[in-house]
Amino acid sequence: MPEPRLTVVVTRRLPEAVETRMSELFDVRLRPDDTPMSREDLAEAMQGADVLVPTITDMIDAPLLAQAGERLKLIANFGAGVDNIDVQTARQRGILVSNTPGVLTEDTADMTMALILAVRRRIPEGLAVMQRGNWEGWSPTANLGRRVGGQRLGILGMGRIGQAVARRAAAFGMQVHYHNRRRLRPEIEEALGATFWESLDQMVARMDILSINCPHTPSTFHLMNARRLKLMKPSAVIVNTSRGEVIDENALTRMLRAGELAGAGLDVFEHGHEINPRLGELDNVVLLPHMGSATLEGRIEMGEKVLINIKTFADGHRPPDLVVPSML
Ligand SMILES: O=C(O)C(=O)[C@@H](O)[C@H](O)[C@H](O)CO
Repeated sequence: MPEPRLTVVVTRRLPEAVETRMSELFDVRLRPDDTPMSREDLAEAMQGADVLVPTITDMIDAPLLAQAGERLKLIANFGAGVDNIDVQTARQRGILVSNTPGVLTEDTADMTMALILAVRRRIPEGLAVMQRGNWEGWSPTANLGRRVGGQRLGILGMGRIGQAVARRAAAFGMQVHYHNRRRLRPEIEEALGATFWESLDQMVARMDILSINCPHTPSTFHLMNARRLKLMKPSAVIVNTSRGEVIDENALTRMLRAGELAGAGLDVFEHGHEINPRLGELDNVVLLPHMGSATLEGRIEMGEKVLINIKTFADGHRPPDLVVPSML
């Protein structure tokens, strides 16, 4: 008697190739369209599923986990960051959690560099002039940005993505500095040409560009609070392709409006897609709709990682990308 296929509930529409492959292997429940699930939908889904595949738009917290059905044994997150899941509570309820690290590293690092260049070289302002159709031709002093080569880049969070940013920044001739929970091994630090700062305050105060590349955890919430933002040089810019909750967005907005910072490039926001409207009014602020890993290749590879995590679990083994609370 063949094993009954696992019931896998996917909360958002994924790249077609991924959905097709998943449907060949499991009893997959897909959304009729790509609208996010409501809390009620999620609670219902977690009743009948063996495996749930959520994304960043699904908050899988303790009250929701408390309502989960007996069958739910794996939450295979479509994403590297798992701050949308209460991993500790899930594990206490015997529910494993996996994620999709690595496959989005280079794409997210590319977007980090794109934001640094967009802010420093004022690309959106140039785009706006051309889109308005009122370019009056070249001028020696128009649209002057600031050079990135030779600038001090401070990377907050030197995991996979932080290191990928460091490699790119070095190629752009930037001086690479970093702060991290743990210092990198000397040979890696040397290979990246990166300078470690024990004190985040001291690093923040000396950088020309600060890039946020650490995960959002209880200990990194508002790591860039109002006091620490005030330490930054007025000529400095901040970019964020990790999680908005790492920065006190209201404090940042106040400083940008007061001209106490030279600019910001934000792909993520403190309150999901509810963004402080005052941010969008500023020319020196580049805002993107969480596109860090938004490449077809990257999203298909994220889907393939979800598949492998579920398949390995279905075969009775530990998913390769298992998230354990101590990692967070
Ligand atoms: O992986 C992450 O942590 C991300 O932020 C993005 O790459 C994902 O697209 C998003 O999380 C989807 O769940």
